[in-house]
Amino acid sequence: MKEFWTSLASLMGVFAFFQSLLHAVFPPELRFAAVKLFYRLFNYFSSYCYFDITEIDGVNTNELYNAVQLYLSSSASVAGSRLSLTRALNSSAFTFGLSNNDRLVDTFAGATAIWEHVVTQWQPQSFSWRPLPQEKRCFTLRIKKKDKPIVLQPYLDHIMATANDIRRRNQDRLLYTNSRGGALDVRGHPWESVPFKHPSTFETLAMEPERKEEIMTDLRDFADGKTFYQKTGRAWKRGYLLYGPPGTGKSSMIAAMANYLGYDIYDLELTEVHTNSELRKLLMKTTPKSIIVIEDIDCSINLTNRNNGSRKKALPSQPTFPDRCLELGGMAGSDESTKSITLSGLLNFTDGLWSCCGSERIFVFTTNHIEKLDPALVRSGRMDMHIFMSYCSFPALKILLQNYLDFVEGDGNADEGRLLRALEEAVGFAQMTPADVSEVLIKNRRKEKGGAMAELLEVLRGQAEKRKAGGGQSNEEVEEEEQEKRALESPKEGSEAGEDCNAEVVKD
Ligand SMILES: Nc1ncnc2c1ncn2[C@@H]1O[C@H](COP(=O)(O)OP(=O)(O)OP(=O)(O)O)[C@@H](O)[C@H]1O
Ligand SMILES: [Mg+2]
Repeated sequence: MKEFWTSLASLMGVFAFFQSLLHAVFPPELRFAAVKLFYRLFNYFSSYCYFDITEIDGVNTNELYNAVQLYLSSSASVAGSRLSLTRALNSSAFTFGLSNNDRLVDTFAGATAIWEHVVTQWQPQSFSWRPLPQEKRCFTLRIKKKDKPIVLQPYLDHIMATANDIRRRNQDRLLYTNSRGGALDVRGHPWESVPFKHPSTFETLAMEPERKEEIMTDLRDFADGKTFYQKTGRAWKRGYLLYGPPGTGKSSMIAAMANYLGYDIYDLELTEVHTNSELRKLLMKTTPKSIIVIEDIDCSINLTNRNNGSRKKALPSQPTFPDRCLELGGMAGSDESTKSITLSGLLNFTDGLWSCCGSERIFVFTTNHIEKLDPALVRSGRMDMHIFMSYCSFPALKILLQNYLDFVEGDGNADEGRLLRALEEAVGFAQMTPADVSEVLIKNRRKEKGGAMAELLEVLRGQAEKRKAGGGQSNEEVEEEEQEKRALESPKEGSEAGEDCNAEVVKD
């Protein structure tokens, strides 16, 4: 054994001697040319081709590197190797990866791919504001030359798709907000994100089971519809308009949609966006598999009025085709539209060419007053599905009873059965929102089921009586209450939002 180490040491010594001799005798240009020639000869005779996937591409992070790292972590053969363990920010799972300078064999479509993770020390040559890593990492992929034309592209696509899938499974949902308007942060992102932990699901959502099923099927069809959208030449996106009185579950429905599909949410605060180009920038920085939400669209901004100015300027002698004109107004880039956000800007955002950058995106608008929206925004085809969220119905009530009291129809005693029938009669007349019903149930959740149901029955009957006597809240009262609520939620914008809410929709 000792002899082996002695001969190895002397061999390395000889190698080092020849290397330094080479360095001393030959100029660097010649050495470089010799190495290049050697590689050419090697490549010519080798039956393999090699691809380096570096961690940093120039000064940007190479997406493919991260994807390969994730992909290899899911590979079955990784189990035998030495593994590195990571847990990403906001992630609830651990991922395994190849350790430095380790290798792994993968197979795809009958071809063998050999991956090596190469890490070398590195001093960045160029100046960068961002601190750059001191190590240069890269994955080297080795595949047979004959496999390259058929296998390489599909293999890389497969890696990207698998990595995205793993990322979504591991990562908790993210909720993005544009609280800085369209301004970019140091990394060039206009969105800020926090982990999205809303517990609302379609199981807990109180609404008629058939309608729920219809929406879930629609969402599933959309998510699985890549080939359909490609075949039909449509942009892979879908729009939902949720409307109904406050407290009927519009926001809860959005959370349920995100949790059902595993999508992130971009909560677009329109009042923070100042120009159409800012809006476009925001859209460009959203990721696929996400839901872009504009809540209370009628109150966010007075789109119709703003747009009218630009429309007149851009198209003075056009015939009146309202929708078309609105879009052209924005596209023409008139003074008004470049300075402020317009309805045309918003329509281009959801519907125009820009809406297709990226794919698999859902747009959701919510409003309490569908009648106040500009017809261009609600015309058929613009928003694919209009969903009315109504007052608490009996099927919805049963879901709330199950959520809050663990009461299941048919499982209770005779008294509870009678109470349920009485609740069925009262709930239709009472016109209470699921939010109000939930409040009553939360207050009484410590009581035994029968007691809590009796309390709810009393409240429902009281509300029904009020309505019968004409003492129920009129629409104006509901609206007043709603405006007060909004003013409390955002004192600074309260008055402005209120004005917009009351503004008459200006039509041609
Ligand atoms: N359909 C529903 N199913 C289950 N819970 C609901 C439903 N509607 C309302 N709630 C309860 O009431 C609360 C308020 O509901 P949510 O914020 O979803 O209403 P909204 O329609 O978005 O109201 P707003 O128009 O004021 O924004 C939720 O936290 C939820 O607990
Ligand atoms: Mg809401």
